[in-house]
Amino acid sequence: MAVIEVNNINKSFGDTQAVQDVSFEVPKGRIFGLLGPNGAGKTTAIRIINHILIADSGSVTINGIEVSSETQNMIGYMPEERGLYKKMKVGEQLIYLAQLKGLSHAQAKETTKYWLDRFNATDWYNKEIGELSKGMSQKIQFIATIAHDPDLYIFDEPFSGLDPINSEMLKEIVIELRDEGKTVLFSTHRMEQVEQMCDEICLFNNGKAVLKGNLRDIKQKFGKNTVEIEFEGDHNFLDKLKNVRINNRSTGFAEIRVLDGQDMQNILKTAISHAEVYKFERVEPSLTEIFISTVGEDNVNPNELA
Ligand SMILES: Nc1ncnc2c1ncn2[C@@H]1O[C@H](COP(=O)(O)OP(=O)(O)OP(=O)(O)O)[C@@H](O)[C@H]1O
Repeated sequence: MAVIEVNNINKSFGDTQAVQDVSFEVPKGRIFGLLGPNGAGKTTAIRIINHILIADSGSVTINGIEVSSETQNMIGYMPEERGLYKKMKVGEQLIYLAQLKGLSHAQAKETTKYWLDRFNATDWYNKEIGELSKGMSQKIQFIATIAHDPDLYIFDEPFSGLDPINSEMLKEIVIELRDEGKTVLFSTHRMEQVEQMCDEICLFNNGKAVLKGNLRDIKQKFGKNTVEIEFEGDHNFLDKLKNVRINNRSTGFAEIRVLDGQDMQNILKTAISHAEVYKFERVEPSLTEIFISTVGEDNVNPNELA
């Protein structure tokens, strides 16, 4: 049985249909990524799973139980809007929140100290939350979510506001939780985080689940129709290529999706005639490419997909 089962849920706010007939399953012991641009419906779906919002129709179960205040206690949930008491001290607050989740004072203190240490934040124990930067208070919120050691975690945009070092630290901890057998669902619009972490994904666009399943299977299904090229010299040849789509493009690098009728050898010939090519490799498409192929270029604001 899947840990979370979402069956044909719908949710509207006035004329906006935020979630439309969405279904997906989150298997036990996996990291599941809810992915999609701003406004795609991820937070609405997460709030329904956490019983903060009620779906207009459809159903959601956690470990086979229809969502309710009872299932809320099974989840370590980090909402998008972070809610910590600004005047309270970090240590005091983490201990208080862990006790609310059922830990004894001694257990709460022990786990608080352990996690502050893991996040290199032991010195913050006596600081007020209001004194912390956005990224720092985000880490405290994360600790508050995981400290009572539930089996299921739901994080809404956990990486927003974190610098690369702290993102990496968080990523390692999420993977560690999965390796301990916990189930993790998180939302993001950052494709590379999903590529690096997720076992399963569900892609949202305009309130609909447009692609879902095991990430490896999805990538294999899309085939190795993509070329990664590294070169030195004039990059203008990239604009001359026909029947391709260039997704990631930076100085001396491009990811080129080969569309119907284009031959990879032609791309290589064109590249060599304009630049010094160091690497030309056929690869599986990136998630950005998969997303664009699935929803169509017209439906994507590239600035919303990192
Ligand atoms: N309480 C609300 N009242 C009215 N409209 C809402 C409400 N919550 C969400 N919406 C609308 O529903 C749609 C989906 O929003 P949602 O927050 O679920 O998207 P999201 O994928 O989480 O986006 P983001 O990545 O920006 O957080 C948007 O059009 C949003 O404006």
